[in-house]
Amino acid sequence: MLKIEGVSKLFNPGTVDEKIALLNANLHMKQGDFVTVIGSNGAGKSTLMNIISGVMKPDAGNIYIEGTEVSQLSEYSRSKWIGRVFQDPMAGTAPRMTIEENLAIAYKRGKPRGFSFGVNSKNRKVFREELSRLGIGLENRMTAKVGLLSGGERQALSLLMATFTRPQILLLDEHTAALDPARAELVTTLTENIVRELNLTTLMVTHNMEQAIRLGNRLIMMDKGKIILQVDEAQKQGLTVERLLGEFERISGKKMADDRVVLG
Ligand SMILES: Nc1ncnc2c1ncn2[C@@H]1O[C@H](COP(=O)(O)OP(=O)(O)OP(=O)(O)O)[C@@H](O)[C@H]1O
Repeated sequence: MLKIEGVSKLFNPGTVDEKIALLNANLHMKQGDFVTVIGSNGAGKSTLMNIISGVMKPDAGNIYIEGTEVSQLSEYSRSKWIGRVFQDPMAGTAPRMTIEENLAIAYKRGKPRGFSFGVNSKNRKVFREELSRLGIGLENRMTAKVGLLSGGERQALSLLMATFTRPQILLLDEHTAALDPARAELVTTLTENIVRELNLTTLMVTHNMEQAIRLGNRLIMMDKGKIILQVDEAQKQGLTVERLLGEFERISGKKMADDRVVLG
């Protein structure tokens, strides 16, 4: 489904500011795989997401989505396959527009340029049905401005918008990190439900070690641009935060330096 082969990305090559963001990264994901991504500061987690979504092009290596090599395709061209939710609840939605107007924009994503969109009685019905799947009453507030929603409600809406056009791949970039624990838990549960219902191939960056172990069927650990450990479904059973941090130390020869790490 998603194949990353020998992908590298260097910033400011040949200068004193040279940074290896990704070094020969390899990752194969099957349809429906849910991989959590952990790692130290500057390990390359966001770069990996950016390279998959097309925000950045790799310097070397290939990315295949369902057999199509996409590494040189634009972010726009890949958007039919990929939905993404960011850490900042402000990032995925337009605050001055209403919930239904935001959904109308999401609805257009991946459709040909010039495809007409807007809010009409037909798509309003679809929007209401989709919103009610979240189970938090947003279907009764469709004309409310998104800027008035809580952070958790906005992230729930971002999640719905990211998956509205049924992408194959969902990228979650610390999407619960800015929320208080109760709202983070709500968005986590919604995420698990949507991923399962739509059988999405999902990559989730998190600084929460307990969450990284609990969610998904696989886990990868990154350091200095490399994927240093891949934990499969069987190995993930019975894994503990202590063992995970121990593995990091054993492989990288240092303690995990992550100023945002949450142990559980
Ligand atoms: N646009 C950029 N220009 C120069 N260097 C960059 C750029 N983006 C990332 N880097 C560098 O590439 C490396 C990987 O960064 P990246 O943001 O992918 O790490 P990360 O694992 O997401 O880190 P964190 O958990 O701290 O957010 C870091 O050394 C970072 O400073």
